[in-house]
Amino acid sequence: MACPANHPKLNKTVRVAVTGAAGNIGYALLFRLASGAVFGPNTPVQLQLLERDNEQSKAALQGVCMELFDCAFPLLTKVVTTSDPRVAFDGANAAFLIGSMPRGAGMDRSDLLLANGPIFQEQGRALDEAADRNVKVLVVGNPCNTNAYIAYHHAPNLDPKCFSAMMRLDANRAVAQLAEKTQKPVCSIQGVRVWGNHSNSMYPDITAATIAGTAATELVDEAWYNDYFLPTVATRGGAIIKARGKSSAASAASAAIDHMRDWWNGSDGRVVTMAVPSDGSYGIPEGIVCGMPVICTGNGNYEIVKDIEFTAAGRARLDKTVAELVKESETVAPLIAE
Ligand SMILES: NC(=O)c1ccc[n+]([C@@H]2O[C@H](COP(=O)([O-])OP(=O)(O)OC[C@H]3O[C@@H](n4cnc5c(N)ncnc54)[C@H](O)[C@@H]3O)[C@@H](O)[C@H]2O)c1
Ligand SMILES: O=C(O)C[C@H](O)C(=O)O
Repeated sequence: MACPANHPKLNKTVRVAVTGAAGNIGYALLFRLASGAVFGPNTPVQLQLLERDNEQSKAALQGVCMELFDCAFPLLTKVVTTSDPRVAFDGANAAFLIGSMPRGAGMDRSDLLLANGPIFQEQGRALDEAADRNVKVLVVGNPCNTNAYIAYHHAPNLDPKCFSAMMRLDANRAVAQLAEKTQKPVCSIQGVRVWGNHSNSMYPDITAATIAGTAATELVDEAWYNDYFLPTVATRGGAIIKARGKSSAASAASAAIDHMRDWWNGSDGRVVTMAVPSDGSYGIPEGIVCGMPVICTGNGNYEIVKDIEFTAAGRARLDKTVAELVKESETVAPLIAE
């Protein structure tokens, strides 16, 4: 890679905040951010890393920083470490909100609502105060949809469209299952969308998906879709926790890279899944942070794909997962009101 200092067409440095930077996902994410995987080979990156204010977390973060330093990344201009969200989000152009408690075996993600919710209250306020006005905030910490909902409610001076939650991992899991089943390359699969909540109720929808130009519904049968694909994608997070003893980290970081890269740069007309504040489309209550098909149009903008027709079964699945999101929003109402 050419030395950025000598690069004639270098873009402005992007300030990237990452919370929970010393955690498992943070460890799989930071090195890819610093190598240019999201913002490109011509964009220097300043990392602003937030960790908890205790000796163990600070020491772990220091170790991660030593490794970042040892990589001698040409694009990495500076690394800031802090336990103060306002410092972490100062002038941030992009923010990955990861720091929070993961679930363990036998738990649902919603069991984390009240434990993790206050983190996103505080961080929403800090983003409101300190971040760039066009910041792109990706909430990864679970339950991510409702945590994003909490965060943007505490950032009244930022557009709610600055906030999204991560369902790209679910979409990637769906694509991987289809590729395996049909023995076609991942890159030949388009139009998979995952609706609703990043929970077991999500609706991975292949009705508009194509595989090498053929409708996916012609290549896989309904029984496989209903009895294998749907439950496998929806419960994959739990299966990984059972196998690894810890929640997904490398695949989560990879999905976070995919999500932010497309949001920042545009998705070249491709439909991608992001959980975003609903604009009321499809009867999804306005403001709920819901997994939806979007097209990222560049410069950090996106448009929700409109005029999709649902099968009766698809509509029922969407209604179920949206009802769960509405219930979560009611559970966190006190955190919104504070
Ligand atoms: N949306 C998704 O698809 C998806 C996928 C995987 C994991 N997750 C979620 O991501 C979160 C992080 O997972 P992980 O495996 O990295 O967990 P981890 O326990 O390995 O790391 C979390 C890190 O966050 C830090 N932290 C906790 N509270 C913090 C706070 N208030 N401020 C700053 N840092 C804080 C911890 O010290 C720790 O280093 C979990 O909630 C997990 O459920 C989401
Ligand atoms: O399942 C979890 O709790 C972690 C993450 O949300 C995942 O889907 O892997």
